[in-house]
Amino acid sequence: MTIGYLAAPLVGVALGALTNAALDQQTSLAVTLGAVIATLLIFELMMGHFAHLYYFELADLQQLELTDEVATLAHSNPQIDQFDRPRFAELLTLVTEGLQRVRSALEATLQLSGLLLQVTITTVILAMVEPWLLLLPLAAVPPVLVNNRAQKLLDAARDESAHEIQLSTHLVSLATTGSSAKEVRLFNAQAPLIARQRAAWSATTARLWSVHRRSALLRAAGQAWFACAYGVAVFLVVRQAVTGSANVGQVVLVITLAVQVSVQVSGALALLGTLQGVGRTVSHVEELRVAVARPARSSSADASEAVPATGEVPDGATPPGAPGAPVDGALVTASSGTVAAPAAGSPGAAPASGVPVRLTRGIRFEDVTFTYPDTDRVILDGVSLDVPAGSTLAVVGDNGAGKSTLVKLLCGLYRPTSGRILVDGVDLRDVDDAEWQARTATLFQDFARFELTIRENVGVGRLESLDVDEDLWGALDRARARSIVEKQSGGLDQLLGHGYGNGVELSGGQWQTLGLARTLLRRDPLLLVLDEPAAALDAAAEHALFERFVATADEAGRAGGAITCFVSHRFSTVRDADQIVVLDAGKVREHGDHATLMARGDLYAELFGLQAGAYA
Ligand SMILES: Nc1ncnc2c1ncn2[C@@H]1O[C@H](COP(=O)(O)OP(=O)(O)OP(=O)(O)O)[C@@H](O)[C@H]1O
Repeated sequence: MTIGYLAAPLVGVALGALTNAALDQQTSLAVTLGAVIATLLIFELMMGHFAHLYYFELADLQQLELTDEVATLAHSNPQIDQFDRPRFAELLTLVTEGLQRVRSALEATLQLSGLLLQVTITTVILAMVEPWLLLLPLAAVPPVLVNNRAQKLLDAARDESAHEIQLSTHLVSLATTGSSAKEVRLFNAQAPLIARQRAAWSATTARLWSVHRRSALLRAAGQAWFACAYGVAVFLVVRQAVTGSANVGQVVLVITLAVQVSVQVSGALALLGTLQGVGRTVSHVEELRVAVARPARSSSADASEAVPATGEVPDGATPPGAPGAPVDGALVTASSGTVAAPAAGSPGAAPASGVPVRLTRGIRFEDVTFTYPDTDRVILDGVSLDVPAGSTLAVVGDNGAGKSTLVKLLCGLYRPTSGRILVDGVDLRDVDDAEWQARTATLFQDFARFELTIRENVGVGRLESLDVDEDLWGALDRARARSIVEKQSGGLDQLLGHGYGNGVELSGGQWQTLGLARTLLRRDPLLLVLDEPAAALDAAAEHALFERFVATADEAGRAGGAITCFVSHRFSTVRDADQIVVLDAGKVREHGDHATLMARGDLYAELFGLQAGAYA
């Protein structure tokens, strides 16, 4: 690069000397200088090409690094509340959009350094002809300032457009992806979708166009100023030539080099603009870093303090020996061989992470209230519950009653706004989130469809088992998903989904069954959650799925005192649960087992009667 950049000003010097040699009729010198100029120009071009190889390599490394960082930042917190904050989503859009620009950061930095070197050499050569020409690069200061201003205008406009860019991207994905194709086609929604996308995009481009125009005017004014300074420089040297103190070669030299300074300055300005754009993206990444940075856990409660040494059983906890109570020290290895309580000094003793080896008392909600970030609607309102170790909990209630929210809090994906959730007497806030989440096995209503291989789809449940076929088949058997896999020509390595490549598409229920296998791959869970499986299943399939889940949950309950939580609209599914909680607008309306709730004759009994009637 350095050779390439030095070649340009040397060409100016050689041209000046060539002119003088030609005028003095020194043919052989002129020919030699011509050859030197040709060599220098070849060098300049060649070196640029070689430099590109390295720019490409560096840009790749740079982009990989940043993409990794953004993906890591998006999931750096155990909680997921940042995804509910509009600014976070906006930042992710801006950063993703800016990643392509960051590719050019190193190239721009190196090129800018090369140009600065070139400007310095050129200025020194010019000053040797006319000392006043030392000031020529200074004339570039106003264009740099104006350029800076123009770039700021552009950046602000891009930031303001983030919302429309998000909308537009969402609409493009609605109009072009298979998952929404059915409804788009049947509701004949393609034209309105495209019109909406066009409107969102036009709003962005209209704003950006007017700002681009203003910044182009500013940049042109800066360049015009520099052109004037360049005119003055040429005038100074021509005047010297007229008065006889400069020769023709020097005039040629100055004109060549002054043109180069002009090109160098405009090149440097463009590179500065690029770097400012990159800087903007980097500052967005920095904002993301700050957004996800959390204060360290407030206190690391000594969990052993919270567990009564006397073996006293707190309210609501299942006494030892009661149905569902853990078998002390038991290491239950079921035929499937996957559920086993890890060995520990004393059963249930919590290590430093605050997560007990096995649950002995259970989970307790103490006056839990919850409001989603940046909203003011109370979703859970003063929920108090005792869920003994080894028991099953069913949560029922109307749409929007807060059932899934309660489950998300239980998994540590959100923190209660007030109140506490205690796991064996330890506040979930004081428990190591990652450790707790590693001991939860969940199948959510909106489970993920990983368009990867079946192996990866299931293996995500326990990464250590990703390459252990025996473990994967075990989980698939427990989820009764073996036949889904055996039908595929690629077996465990069959690619799923139509997102890319030549994957096969599954039915909603089949995707869910694989999701269940993923859940059942987990070992030693303390909390098993099945959230609203009915979405993709008929009543019989839901019941079967419930039974498969219960079988694993029973093993986990016996082995580690695990708690199983079901969320369902189907009352027939939940009637066998040890405890049923009826949520009504975020409050616990009633709770107890099926018989108790039926005897009360309140909402549960009414809804159960309605559903039973409908099925009859
Ligand atoms: N990420 C979120 N940000 C803001 N509000 C949310 C969020 N998720 C859910 N809500 C709101 O919280 C309320 C309760 O939602 P939740 O999903 O817990 O209900 P649910 O009882 O599981 O309903 P359903 O039976 O329909 O699944 C809803 O009114 C919903 O609008």
